[in-house]
Amino acid sequence: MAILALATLQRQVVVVGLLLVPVLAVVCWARLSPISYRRLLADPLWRRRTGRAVRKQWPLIAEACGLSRRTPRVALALVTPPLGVIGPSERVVVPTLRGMSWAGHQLTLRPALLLGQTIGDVEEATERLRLAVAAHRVRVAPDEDQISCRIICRFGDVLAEPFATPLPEADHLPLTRVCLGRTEDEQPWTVDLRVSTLTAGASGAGKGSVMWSLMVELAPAAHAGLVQIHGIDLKGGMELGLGRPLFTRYADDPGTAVRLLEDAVEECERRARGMVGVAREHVPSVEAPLVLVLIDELASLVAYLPDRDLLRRAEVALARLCSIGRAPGYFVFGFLQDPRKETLKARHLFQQTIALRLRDREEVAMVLGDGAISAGAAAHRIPRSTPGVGFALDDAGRLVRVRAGFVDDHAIREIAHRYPAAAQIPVEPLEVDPARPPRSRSPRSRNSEAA
Ligand SMILES: Nc1ncnc2c1ncn2[C@@H]1O[C@H](COP(=O)(O)OP(=O)(O)OP(=O)(O)O)[C@@H](O)[C@H]1O
Repeated sequence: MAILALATLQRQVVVVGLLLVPVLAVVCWARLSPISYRRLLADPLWRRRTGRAVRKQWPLIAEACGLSRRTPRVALALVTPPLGVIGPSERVVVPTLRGMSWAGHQLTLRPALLLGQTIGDVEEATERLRLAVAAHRVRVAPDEDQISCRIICRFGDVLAEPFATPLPEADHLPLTRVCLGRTEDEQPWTVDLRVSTLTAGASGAGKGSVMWSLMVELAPAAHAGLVQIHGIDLKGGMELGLGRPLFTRYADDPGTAVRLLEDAVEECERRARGMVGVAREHVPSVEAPLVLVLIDELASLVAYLPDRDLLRRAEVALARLCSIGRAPGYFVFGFLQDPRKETLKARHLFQQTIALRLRDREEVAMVLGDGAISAGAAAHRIPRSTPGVGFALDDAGRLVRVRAGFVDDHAIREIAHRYPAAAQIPVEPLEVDPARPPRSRSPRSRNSEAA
């Protein structure tokens, strides 16, 4: 009897042991190597479960999100399978799911649009779809043919954690594109250097990280003399002052800033004249470097200056530089908090724009264009807790969610020490007649401009 009980106990121990070993192995794996555990086991299982649920629930999701239609039975031959019978003469039809694929934490759905349905209809349902599938973000991307679209659902936020911009080696000399951080697709975020670029973001949105990531990337080329960075900081140099040696020319008061801009226009025009009949596109060299005019808080220069003459001259020079600078290799990189037209009349002259956290939908449309929010670029919903996150619109009209790398004060000092600009050219301040008081903008003229 006792032997029998012992044998039973032994068998039970073996069974429990056999069950426990894999569980313990998985727990140990998850603890000892969480990255491989997630990549090889947890994430594939989660993708499988989520994908199945979305596929199974798709008809209900599409219906609840407003993508269905009630159709007379007679039209059924034209449309996709019915969701249910409403009455003797009507049925609900939804777009069929033609395909579904995963890339990391991104699920792409390919719906077959119903007859008469547009890509815009699907875009309008973006926010409802996001909540229905519990995704962090959903965007609708038209296919190349512009007659079908993909619904791209992203689960989790790969840009939630901040990261530092790496300091470059001396032989890192980018002259066409610069890397400012990472994209949502976990790719390097690069922007075109040869396009005037506007970055807008509310206070604390992280404009500094876009600006300094750009400076860090360009520092070796500025040191080698292939690029000149002309800096304007009318906050008294509070932002750019820390990296002063990186700038070939620098201004932190209105008179000097306007002179710097006008000098740049003059040089740009001279270079353009020299190129006539020789070349259509400028190739940067030490003799004729690419010139980047970097302006922090652009509004201080073109909207808030109390001296009306200076303000008008700044506006004219900025517009001129943005419009003629491309071929001769002169570009403006401007940063500002308030993107309204009253603040920046030349807004449309910036072909590449970046929207960090903004205050409302109107501001998003001003920076990224009217269709940006329905395409998923809700910059006004970026939380305060993720400075440096934003949406970038390149000159080809592509919108991408990005995060700029962070550059701390120590890194700025280090880069300024390692790669000072090849030359430092002082700017002659404008001669302001002390007898003439600055002409302030009258309330009347302000009103007429705003109108
Ligand atoms: N990419 C980033 N990653 C992590 N933290 C960041 C990033 N960018 C900025 N921060 C932090 O967010 C805060 C605000 O950033 P920043 O000063 O660049 O904002 P801003 O848009 O320039 O604001 P303002 O217009 O008021 O100067 C800073 O304390 C900075 O440490």
